[in-house]
Amino acid sequence: MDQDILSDQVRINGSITEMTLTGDGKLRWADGGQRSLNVEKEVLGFVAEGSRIKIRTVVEARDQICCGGSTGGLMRKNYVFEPLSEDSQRLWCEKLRERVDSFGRPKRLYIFVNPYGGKNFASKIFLDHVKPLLEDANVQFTVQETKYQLHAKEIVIGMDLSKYDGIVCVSGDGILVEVVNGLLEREDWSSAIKMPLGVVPAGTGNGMVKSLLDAVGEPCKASNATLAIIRGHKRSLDVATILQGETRYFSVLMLAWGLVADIDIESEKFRWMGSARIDFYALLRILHLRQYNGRVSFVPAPGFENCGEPTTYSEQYICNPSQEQPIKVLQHRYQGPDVELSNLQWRTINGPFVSVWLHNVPWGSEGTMAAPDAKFSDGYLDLIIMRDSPKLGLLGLMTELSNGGHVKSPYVLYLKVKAFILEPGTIAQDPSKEGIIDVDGEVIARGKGTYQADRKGMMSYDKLQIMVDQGLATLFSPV
Ligand SMILES: Nc1ncnc2c1ncn2[C@@H]1O[C@H](COP(=O)(O)OP(=O)(O)OP(=O)(O)O)[C@@H](O)[C@H]1O
Repeated sequence: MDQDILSDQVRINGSITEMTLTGDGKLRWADGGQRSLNVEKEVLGFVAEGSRIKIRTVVEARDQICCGGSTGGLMRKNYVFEPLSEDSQRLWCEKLRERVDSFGRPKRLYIFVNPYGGKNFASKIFLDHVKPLLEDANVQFTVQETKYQLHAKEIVIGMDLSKYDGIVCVSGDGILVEVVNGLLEREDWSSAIKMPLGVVPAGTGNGMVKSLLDAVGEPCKASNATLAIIRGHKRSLDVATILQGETRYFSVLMLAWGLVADIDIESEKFRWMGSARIDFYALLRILHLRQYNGRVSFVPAPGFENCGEPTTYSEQYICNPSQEQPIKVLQHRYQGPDVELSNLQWRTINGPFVSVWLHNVPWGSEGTMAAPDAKFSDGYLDLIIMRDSPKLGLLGLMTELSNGGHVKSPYVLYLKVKAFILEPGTIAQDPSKEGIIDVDGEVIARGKGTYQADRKGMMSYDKLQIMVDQGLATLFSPV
């Protein structure tokens, strides 16, 4: 067993008792019974107040009587002890500081709060759940409310990253995606994208933070997400580059075309219904099911080589390189993974399709486990394809989305891909109309006759290519 780091007599509640900081990171003492704190897991910070030391912790609410603020299932709680001399107090502070510093926790954070994310509660979530924990942990922070769409991206492109140990988004997934795109548009993108990113759920779609917390059995709550950031563990995250001609967009969550995109985006018409709009519109869309003409091509991950029909990259590629426009804009920014796509083994599936869905992490939103086998940094995207299904079966599948059971349906093809090409076409039942391509909750392309077709997307409703860069970004993670 590790040797104790410090053991000394201290005063607690008027009684003298022995307190020990053990080599395996526990703070132990007797106070009407043996007490123990796991420094890494439970201690946020500490402060010397007069001759005392106050330890600020967060503990499971069930076994504590409140003497700090409650943060849902977790509770802030202070423990106070008094070393018996100034030397002893100095030594306790020094050893506790060394211990806490050894965890590599962030000390300075830049925090985006989107006041209009989700149900407009982000500012309150920040004040009630995030700020108190950061203060307990002695983390310095700069808060910036986002004032308009792409504000976060704009700030990230110009900010001095050396001043911060992480960027936090108190928002939905939308701000996180803006931050990733901002980092990758910087000239110093290769170091910038290493900046650890955190998300505190405060939007409509909180798929990334749900995926992080669910992976360790924790609830998708602001306090759990904030703690994960404070504790400073990190994990890497695959980033997908979506490419059409000269236009690039970087995605960390998902791409949807067909049924899922239509439900997500077109249901906006029924916003007045609140959260029921999704179920209502899903039902409507299934009753009047659309199939889309088109073709998908992909490079399958090992184990999925038999899906689709073999094809060559040259048959699928977006532009004939000789006709391609020279790339003149943003040459200095990240261009996507450096892979020779023509050397890979491509496969193709022809439509019509009900739905095509690519997912980087398991959860698309707090209630949708789109891709149960998706991994944060396996270097692959999970592809979920539905070509046809009886309507009754589809209704059943919709209810299975909450537990990922839909991927077991015989009507669903579920595989992992390294690269992907989408050739979106018209609606089979009405060839005068096309569809919507939704990336990370943002419409990147709208075809003819779609909802709000007059709004210009960043890409046209045409062939696009997606490649994955393994573990390019870094997230604060609970483990
Ligand atoms: N002040 C603002 N006014 C309008 N839009 C904003 C503002 N700040 C940020 N946005 C935009 O809001 C969008 C949604 O952001 P966010 O990530 O918080 O939530 P979401 O769950 O993705 O979406 P939702 O708005 O449906 O909750 C982003 O695309 C962002 O650009």
